[in-house]
Amino acid sequence: MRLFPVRLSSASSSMASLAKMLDFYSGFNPSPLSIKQFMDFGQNACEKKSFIFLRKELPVRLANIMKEIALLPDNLLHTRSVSEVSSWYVKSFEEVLEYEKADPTHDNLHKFVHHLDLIRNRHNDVVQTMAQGVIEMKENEGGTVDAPTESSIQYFLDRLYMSRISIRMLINQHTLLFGANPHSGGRHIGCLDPACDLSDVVRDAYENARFLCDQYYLTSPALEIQEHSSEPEGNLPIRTVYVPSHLYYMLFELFKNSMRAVVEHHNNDNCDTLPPLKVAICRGQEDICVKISDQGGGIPRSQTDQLFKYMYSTAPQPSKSDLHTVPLAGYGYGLPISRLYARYFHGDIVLLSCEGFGTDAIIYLKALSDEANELLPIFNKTSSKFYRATV
Ligand SMILES: CS(=O)(=O)N1CCC(Oc2ccc(-c3c(C(=O)NC[C@H]4CC[C@H](C(=O)O)CC4)noc3-c3cc(Cl)c(O)cc3O)cc2)CC1
Repeated sequence: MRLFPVRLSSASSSMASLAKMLDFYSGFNPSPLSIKQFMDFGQNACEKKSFIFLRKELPVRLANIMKEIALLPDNLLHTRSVSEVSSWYVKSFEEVLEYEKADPTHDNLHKFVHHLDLIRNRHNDVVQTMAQGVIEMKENEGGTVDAPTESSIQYFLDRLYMSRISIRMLINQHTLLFGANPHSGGRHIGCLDPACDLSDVVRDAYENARFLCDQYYLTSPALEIQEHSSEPEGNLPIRTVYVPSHLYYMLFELFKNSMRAVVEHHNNDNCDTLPPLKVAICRGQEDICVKISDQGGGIPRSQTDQLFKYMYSTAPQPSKSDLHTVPLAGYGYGLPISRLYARYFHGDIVLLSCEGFGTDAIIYLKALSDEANELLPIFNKTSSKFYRATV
C-alpha cells in the first residue's frame, strides 16, 4: 500500500492514522449542491448547520482528491513542487479533522472560520505550483512525456482543479456569510449574485483585457454586445444567479485570446480599424449563452482541442517581468480552467473556429438555478483506472 508520500508534522497524527482517516473519508462521495441550494441556505443562513455540514463535507472532498494525488506517476508525485502541494492537502485535512467531534460553541465556530481562511490561503498557489511540478517532471524525463502519462496528467489536473474550485466555493460561502465582514445590506449571498447582470461582467472583463492589449499592442478591437431573450416579456438586460468572479475569469481569458488573435492576424493590414469583438448574450429555456465572436483568423479544427491541454502550454513559466511585458500570456492554464469553471455548475465552454476567418467561443450556463448542480470528481475504482498502475 502506498502511503501518502509526505512527511507529517511531528505533532500531527501518525502516517498510519492519516491513512486510516483518508480511507474513511474517501469512502464517502462528495455531496454536490446546486446554486439554488446555496441561495436558499444563504438567505436564512445558520452558522451551526453550515459548520456541521462542512466539518464532514470538506474532509470528504479533500480525501477524495488526496487519494488521487497518491496515484500519480512517481516521476510527477515525487517532484519538489507536487510534494509541496501534497503537504498542503495533508495539513488542511488534519486541520479540518480537529473539528470532527467539536461542539458548535461560539468559540469553536469562530476558530473554524479562521482555519478556513488559513486553508484557502495555503492553497492559493496550487495551480502555479502544479504547473511547476509538470515542468520539473518534463525536465527530469529529458523534456518528453509519453502519451499515456500526458493523458493521466490531463485527467488528474482537470479533477484536481475542479475539486479545488468546489472546496473554495464552500469555504468562501461560509467565511463570507459568517466571517468578520459579513455582507451587510448588499444583495449578494456570499459570492453569489442573485441578479448578476451578464453584460456588466462582459464589459468589465473586456475593459481589463483591453487595457492589457493596448499596453502590449498599442491597439485593441472594439466591443459590440447584443442581448436576446426567449422569455415572453424578453426581460433585458439578462440577469441570472451566478458567481460573478467565475464568469469574469472565463470572459477575461476568452477576451485575451480573441484580442491576441485579432491584433496579430491584422497586424499587417493597411486599414487602422480592427474588426470588433461581437458578443451575443442569449437566454433560452435551458441555457444562457455568452458567445464571443472574433475575426482573428481562427485555428485549424485539428488544433482546437490542444488549446485545452495543460501540457500543451506548460512552457517555462513566464517570469513576473514577462507577465508585465507580455500581458496576454498567462501561466498557460487559463482556457482549461475557464472550462472547469463553466462545467462546475453544469455549463461548458465550446470553441468553434473557422480557419482563415475567426473563432466563436461560447460560454454555456444553466438557465435554472436548480439545474446548476456542482459537478464533483469522485474517487472510486473507475477513476483509479485512469492512472497508470503504480506500485
Ligand atoms: C492553454 S492556455 O489557456 O494557457 N492558452 C490557450 C490560448 C493560447 O493563446 C491563443 C490565443 C488565440 C489563439 C487563436 C488563434 C491563432 O493563434 N491563430 C493563428 C495560429 C493558427 C494556427 C497556426 C498553426 O497552424 O500552427 C499558427 C497560427 N486563432 O483563434 C484563436 C482563438 C483562440 C481562443 Cl481559445 C479564443 O477564445 C479566441 C480565438 O480567436 C490561439 C492561441 C495561449 C495558451
